[in-house]
Amino acid sequence: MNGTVTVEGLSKSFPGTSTPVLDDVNLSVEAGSCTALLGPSGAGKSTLLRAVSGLEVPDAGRVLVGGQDMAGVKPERRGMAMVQQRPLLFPHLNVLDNIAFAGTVRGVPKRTARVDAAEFLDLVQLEGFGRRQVTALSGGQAQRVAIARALAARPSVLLLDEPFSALDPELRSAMHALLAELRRRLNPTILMVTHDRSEAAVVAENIALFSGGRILQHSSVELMYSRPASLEASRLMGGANEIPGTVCNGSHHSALGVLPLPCDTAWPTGPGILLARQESIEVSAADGAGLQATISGLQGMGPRRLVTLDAAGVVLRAEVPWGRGLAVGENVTMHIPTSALAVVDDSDTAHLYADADERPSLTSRGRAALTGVGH
Ligand SMILES: Nc1ncnc2c1ncn2[C@@H]1O[C@H](COP(=O)(O)OP(=O)(O)OP(=O)(O)O)[C@@H](O)[C@H]1O
Repeated sequence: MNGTVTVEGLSKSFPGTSTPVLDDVNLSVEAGSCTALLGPSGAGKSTLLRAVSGLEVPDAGRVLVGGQDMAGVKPERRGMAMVQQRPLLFPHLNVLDNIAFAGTVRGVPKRTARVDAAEFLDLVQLEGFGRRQVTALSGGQAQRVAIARALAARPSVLLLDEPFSALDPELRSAMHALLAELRRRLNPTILMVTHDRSEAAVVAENIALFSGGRILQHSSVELMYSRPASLEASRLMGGANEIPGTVCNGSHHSALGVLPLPCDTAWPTGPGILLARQESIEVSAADGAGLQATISGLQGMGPRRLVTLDAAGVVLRAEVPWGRGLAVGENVTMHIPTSALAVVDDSDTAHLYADADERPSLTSRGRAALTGVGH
């Protein structure tokens, strides 16, 4: 079966939930692609995955695989396999028979299913583990067995529900590499639920960003970071800099000054919030050229530091590598590459600010500049 997955107008409510868990969700993913379903807890990601798999019946809408409507098609007949956060292996079967189960359940003779299972065991780099009891596996090994069992069912669509979230960082990296290898060899369509933006960026080429039962944005990982469609999408992707102002002739005008915007987009004229990815902002010794700022805060973040800067009353954050010593109170020069900039509409953001005056990126000096009111 062709593994294109299309979700049309999917809605789902549960008894006792005041708002729909899925609210008219539309999504289309190409065969062989990997899409991360990303978003906060309770946004409806797992419910969508379960509805696609057939484990949950939607109230409205439909799921198509390879153009075929899956309504009424049992989960085991959809050409899909699912791996959950916990491996859910059969405790009474050894590793090999757990994997062979995918074949025997389809009527493949046990002997043939075991030969096949051994190949999948090799594929997930667990050769020699076939006779082991599943209760004697580490978390990472058990999850690899669960993936092998899912793949042994020859699914055209692989559904992964936070499959690596219980693993330590090294093991997670190893599993990401394994998934990339499995994709090269078997090329299933993958939908993977994750909370983790970094994991989504490593594993998937596309992200469907969820909030409140809806998809806010579905685009490539790169566009999700560089061109969020809304302030909410920017925040969910970890964007830390929001500067109110106005767009005019392809530039953004604010307390920071006039900053040219990427010229590959026709930015609409009018009020707009400038977004500047914190990872792209460079901070160097004050040299009089470029944007001048004063460091107002420093915070360690493992291999990088989060620098809080005050530039003409605008609070900005930059993530910079360790290197030259930086100190609170120091005057520095900031460089914001044009490619790190984007603008989102100002009009749909009221609900995101508790108070219209509480723009997080403005100091009282910046607010005064914006509103023309002295403080
Ligand atoms: N069977 C159910 N009965 C009632 N409510 C449910 C049921 N399944 C899910 N929900 C509710 O639906 C909402 C969405 O749940 P879902 O598991 O899809 O979210 P999620 O985005 O995957 O969250 P998480 O990342 O925490 O797993 C939650 O509020 C959850 O409590």
